[in-house]
Amino acid sequence: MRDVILEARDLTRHFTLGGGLFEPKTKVRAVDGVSLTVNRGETFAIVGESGCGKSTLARLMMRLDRPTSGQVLFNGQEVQDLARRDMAPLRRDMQFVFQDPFSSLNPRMTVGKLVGEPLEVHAPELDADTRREKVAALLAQVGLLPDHANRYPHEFSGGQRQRIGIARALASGPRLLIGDEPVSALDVSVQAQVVNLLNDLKQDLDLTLVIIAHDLAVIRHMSDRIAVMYLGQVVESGPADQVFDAPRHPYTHALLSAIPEPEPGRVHNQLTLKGEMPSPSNPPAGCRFHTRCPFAQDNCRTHTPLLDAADTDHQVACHHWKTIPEAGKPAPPRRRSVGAEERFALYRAALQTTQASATHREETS
Ligand SMILES: Nc1ncnc2c1ncn2[C@@H]1O[C@H](COP(=O)(O)OP(=O)(O)OP(=O)(O)O)[C@@H](O)[C@H]1O
Repeated sequence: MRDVILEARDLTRHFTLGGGLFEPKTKVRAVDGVSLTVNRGETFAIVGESGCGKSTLARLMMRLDRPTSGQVLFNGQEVQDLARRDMAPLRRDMQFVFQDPFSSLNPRMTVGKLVGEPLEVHAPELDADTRREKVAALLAQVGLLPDHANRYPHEFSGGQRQRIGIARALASGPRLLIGDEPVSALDVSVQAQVVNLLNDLKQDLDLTLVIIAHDLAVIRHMSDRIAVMYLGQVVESGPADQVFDAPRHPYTHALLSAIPEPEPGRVHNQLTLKGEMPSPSNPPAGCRFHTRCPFAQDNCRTHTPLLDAADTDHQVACHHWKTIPEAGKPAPPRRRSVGAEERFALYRAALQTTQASATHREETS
């Protein structure tokens, strides 16, 4: 039986914009009926293009925002209705790692103060010496030196700042870390180091990780299970191996085929999506993906596909995933099983290729 640590049940968050004198009200359906479960001890990745609702979902799960409807359960307990005084254990057990280590750290505080601050809140009984020792231990855990406690954030590189942010998140002794694009603001080689640090911390501290990323290359070598989001909804979810090796939703195919192949000489079929993601304030009827789907048929324009309930492990919300013609279906990139030493090299190679092709696109556009 699964040991579920975090669960979202039919979660929605709609933002209302406008409504002024000459401005009609619009409803942005940022998160629209998302259900998912995160098992204790796993790395669960939420992926999708910018604007699909990943950050809103993360904020709802952290109880940093309230849902329009639906529930979030942490260790089986509903978090929305917690009174302020009952929030302390939740704040201790669930911590956030921010995308941007440059703006998430107060520049006027030393690293020692930044990492020690959560200890003051969550372990006020500690005396100053014990707190200092704990800060030094936390810094060591993320690969920093005890001396770093006396310096200020601006004296560090981006990767080191993200390590400080992670040490700060670990200070309260959390069981679950939610990282919202935790490496996307970092240089390519540094990204791999921080990904590896998160993997190691997960093992050493028995953590559960929820990683939010727009880039599948980032989570390819670290996630146990994946949910793919499109326009506020989960369109596919399942064990990472199954989603990577046998994707079912055409959108997942497209995301996967955009990952550069790190093995020299290997190419895979591309599924390039037409157009942009529609606005979440006016999502298409039927399947929300039909306007960009090369395999869309008539019923896709009128009937909303539900996540396939028959297969609870690997679910897909697509009317036609079983019958998409093989000839038209892009072959998913083959994922080799890699050892720990190889993981870093392959990951770095994939990201460098991504960066090189992005630079090439910029130069040629
Ligand atoms: N406070 C808000 N008020 C109005 N609209 C919002 C608000 N927060 C998010 N949105 C809208 O909700 C949609 C989902 O945004 P969200 O930031 O959750 O997406 P995302 O997938 O995390 O994107 P990104 O990777 O760019 O952060 C977007 O259209 C966004 O503009």
